[in-house]
Amino acid sequence: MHTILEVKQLHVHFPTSGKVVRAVDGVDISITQSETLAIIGESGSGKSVLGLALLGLLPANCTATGTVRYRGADLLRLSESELEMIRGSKIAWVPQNPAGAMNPSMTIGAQIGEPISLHVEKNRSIVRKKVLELLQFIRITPPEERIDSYPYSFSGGMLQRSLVAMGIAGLPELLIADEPTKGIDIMNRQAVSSLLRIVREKGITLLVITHDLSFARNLADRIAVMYSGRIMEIREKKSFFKGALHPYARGMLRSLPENGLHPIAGRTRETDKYDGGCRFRFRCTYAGEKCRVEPPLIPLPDGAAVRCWLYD
Ligand SMILES: Nc1ncnc2c1ncn2[C@@H]1O[C@H](COP(=O)(O)OP(=O)(O)OP(=O)(O)O)[C@@H](O)[C@H]1O
Ligand code: NI
Repeated sequence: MHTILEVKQLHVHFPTSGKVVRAVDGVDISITQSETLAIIGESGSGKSVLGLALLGLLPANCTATGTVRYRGADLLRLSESELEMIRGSKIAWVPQNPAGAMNPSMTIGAQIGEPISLHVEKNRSIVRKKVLELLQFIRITPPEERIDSYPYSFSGGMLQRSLVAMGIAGLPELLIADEPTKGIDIMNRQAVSSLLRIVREKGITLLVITHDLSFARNLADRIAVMYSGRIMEIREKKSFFKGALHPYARGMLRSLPENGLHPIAGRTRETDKYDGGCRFRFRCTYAGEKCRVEPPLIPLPDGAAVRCWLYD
């Protein structure tokens, strides 16, 4: 199995008035071909910003350092036109917020067809045929009637599935989906979940950013837990759900309904107040003197790792 994308010491900071938001603050992560990696973590932990960095879509008001290596190139250092060659065709994106992500004045068919005509096939009737197949694939039927509809006539779940279709239309190697189950009902969540499972069976590598632990459990091979701009734990899915190691990750599992809905006490400190110690220690029941120094990501067997002195 080989690594298709490798992130090293990625920092993405937003200098705002009076402080610096350290959205991503030293992330190292590798994505292996054909795997499904889920990034979980609370709101504001830097998941979406990390996803955007992997697509070279970071906003202009940030400073980014480190490397994001893909096929010998560093995505942080490519020109916009070089990035456009990769985006959609090699690395595609299913954005958060389906309603806002679609163009309201373009038909669904035209929007799903765009990555195909850009990256796969120019012939218009072949593109249309491929769009019809994709609509069938995402169970928006009958495709012939739906292809020329506008987004307003679609439900949230249908829009979300259409975004997945747009993401895979250009036949990417890696698909990054940001909160693909947010704001949709359980039926649609299951539909998105089985859709992504079929996408994975096509050999597409998946990076799923999610709050939804049961969705991650359903779909992922590996779980990476982010907290305050850092990866705290990265494990095989099965061993993670059998017993998370990092106190924050354990807290996340305890806060699930099936484990009694115990919330994690306290709240995240603002990242500009970072003092060099473990970022979770203010909320951690195990915190001691040693935690004034931040632990490294400590490697464990089988490619797992945890950032906590308990496992040193
Ligand atoms: N364009 C921006 N300008 C300034 N700060 C930003 C910008 N984008 C993100 N941030 C900040 O970076 C931090 C990480 O944001 P990010 O969206 O990555 O979190 P997240 O883990 O995806 O959260 P959520 O689960 O709510 O989507 C937040 O503090 C956010 O306010
Ligand atoms: Ni996000």
